[in-house]
Amino acid sequence: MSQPPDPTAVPTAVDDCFRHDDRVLTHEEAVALILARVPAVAGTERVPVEAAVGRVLAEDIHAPRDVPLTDTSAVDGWAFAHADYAASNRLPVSRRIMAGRAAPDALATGTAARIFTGAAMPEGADTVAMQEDCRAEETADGLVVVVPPGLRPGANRRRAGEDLVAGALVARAGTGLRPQDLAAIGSLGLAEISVTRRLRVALCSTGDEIVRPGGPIRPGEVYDSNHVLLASLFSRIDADVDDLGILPDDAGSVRAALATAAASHDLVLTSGGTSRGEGDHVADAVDALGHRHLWHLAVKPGRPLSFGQIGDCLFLGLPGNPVAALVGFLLYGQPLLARLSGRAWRPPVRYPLPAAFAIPSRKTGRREFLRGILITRPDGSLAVDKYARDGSGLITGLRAADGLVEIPEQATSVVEGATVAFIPFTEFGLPPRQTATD
Ligand SMILES: Nc1nc2c(c(=O)[nH]1)N[C@H]1C(S)=C(S)[C@@H](COP(=O)(O)OP(=O)(O)OC[C@H]3O[C@@H](n4cnc5c(N)ncnc54)[C@H](O)[C@@H]3O)O[C@H]1N2
Ligand code: MOO
Repeated sequence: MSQPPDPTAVPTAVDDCFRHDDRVLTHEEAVALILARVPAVAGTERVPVEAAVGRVLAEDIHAPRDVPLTDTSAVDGWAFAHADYAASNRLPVSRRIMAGRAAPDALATGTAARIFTGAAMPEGADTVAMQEDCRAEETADGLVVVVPPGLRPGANRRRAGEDLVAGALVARAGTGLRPQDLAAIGSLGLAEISVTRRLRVALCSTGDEIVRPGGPIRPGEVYDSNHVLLASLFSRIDADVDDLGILPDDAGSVRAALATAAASHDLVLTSGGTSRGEGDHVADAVDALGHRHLWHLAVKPGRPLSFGQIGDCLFLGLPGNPVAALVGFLLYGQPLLARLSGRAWRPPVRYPLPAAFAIPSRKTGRREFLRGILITRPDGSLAVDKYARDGSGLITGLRAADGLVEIPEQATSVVEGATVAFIPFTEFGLPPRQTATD
C-alpha cells in the first residue's frame, strides 16, 4: 500500500491547497484539480491551414477584410434597384455579370442586369429575382425581364461582410480547430496559421500478465487491449506518441522506465498497476520520483485513477480494467490533454433522457458512469438503456454503448422512466457507433 508522499517533495510550482492525501475526490474536484494543475506547453509552429484540423490555434485571428468582399447575388437571375421594380415589373436588361469578374460599373437606372450566383452586385442594384420566377422577353428594343410581384427589398442579395466583418475577431488563441473553423480562416485568405506544438506522450501498459497481440498467450496472460485502445485514441489527438511497451511488475524497472520517459515527454500515460496489489508499483514510482496530486476517486469505474507529475512531466495512471481505462481517459485524460495543449475545454454535454432501465438500490457516495445504449421507443421518442452487465473488464459493453449514463452520488436507486444524464461518446470526440449487424 502506498504511503502519502512527503510534503517536502512537492515541487515548488505546486500549490499545497490542492493536496488530497487523505480523502477520495469527487468527479468535479478531480476535473477542477487537473485543470488547475496542468500548464499549457510552450512552443508554437506555423502550419498550412488545411493541415491544421485538430490543432490548437496559438494566435488570435482577425478578419483583414470583409467576407464576402462585396455585395453578391445569392442566385442566378436578374439584379435591379427595388425602387425601379416597384415602379414597373418589366425591366430592360442592360448588362450581364458573371461570377469572378471585377466589380461592374453602376447599373443604369430603370434597368436590370442578368446576374449569376456569386457575381458582384453592380452599384445601384439591391435586389435579385430568381430566374425560375421570371420571364425573359425579346422585344424590338432588346431583352426585357418580367419580374413577379412580391419581392422584398434586398431579396437574394448577400451583403459585403455579412459572414465576417473586417476587423472582427474570428478565432481566439486556444480554439481547437475544426474543419469549419479552418474554412472561416481560409475565407480570410490566410494560408498558414500559428498553432501550439504537438504534445510528446509516452504510453505504457503494466503487468506481468499483459502480452502484446500478435504473439502466443499462456494461461494467466491477457492481451494488451489497453494499448490498442489508447494508441487508437491518440491517433485522433494532436500528439506524438512513444510506445514504452509493457512494464513488468518490478519496482525498479517501473521506476527506471518512468524516470527516463518523464525526461523527454510532456505526459506519461500508464494503464494498470494503480491499485493496491503487491505487483502495483506505478503509484510508488511516481511518489518516489515526483508527486501524485490525486489518487482514488469517488467514481465508478475509475476509482484507482491517479494523476501527478515527475518534474515537469505530467503523469496519468489509468486503471487496468479496460472500461475504467476508457472512462478514465475520456473524463480526466481529455481535460488534461486539452489544458496541456493550450486548448479551451468545456465539460461534455449531458443530455437528459428517460431511463429504460431500473436500479432498485445502489451504494451512494460515488458517481457512476454506466454504458448507455440509445433506444427508440414505439412512439418514436428516445430513451437510454444500460448495458446489462456492469463488469469493468467487459470491452463488449463499451462496444454496445453509444455513451455513458451518469448516476449522481446521492442516488439510492434509479426508477425506470426517470430522467438520467446521457453523455454520447461523440461528446468526447469519438465516432458514432457503426457496428455492422448483418
Ligand atoms: N483490493 C483492491 N483491489 C482492487 C481495487 C481496490 O480498490 N482494492 N480496485 C479495483 C478496481 S476498481 C480496478 S479498476 C482495478 C484496477 O487495478 P490496476 O489499475 O492496478 O490494474 P491491474 O491490477 O494491473 O489490472 C486490473 C485488470 O485489468 C487488466 N488489465 C491490466 N492491464 C491491461 C491491459 N493493458 N490490457 C487489457 N487488460 C488489462 C488486468 O489483467 C486485470 O484484470 O483494481 C481492482 N482491484
Ligand atoms: O475502475 Mo474499477 O471498477 O472502478 O474498474
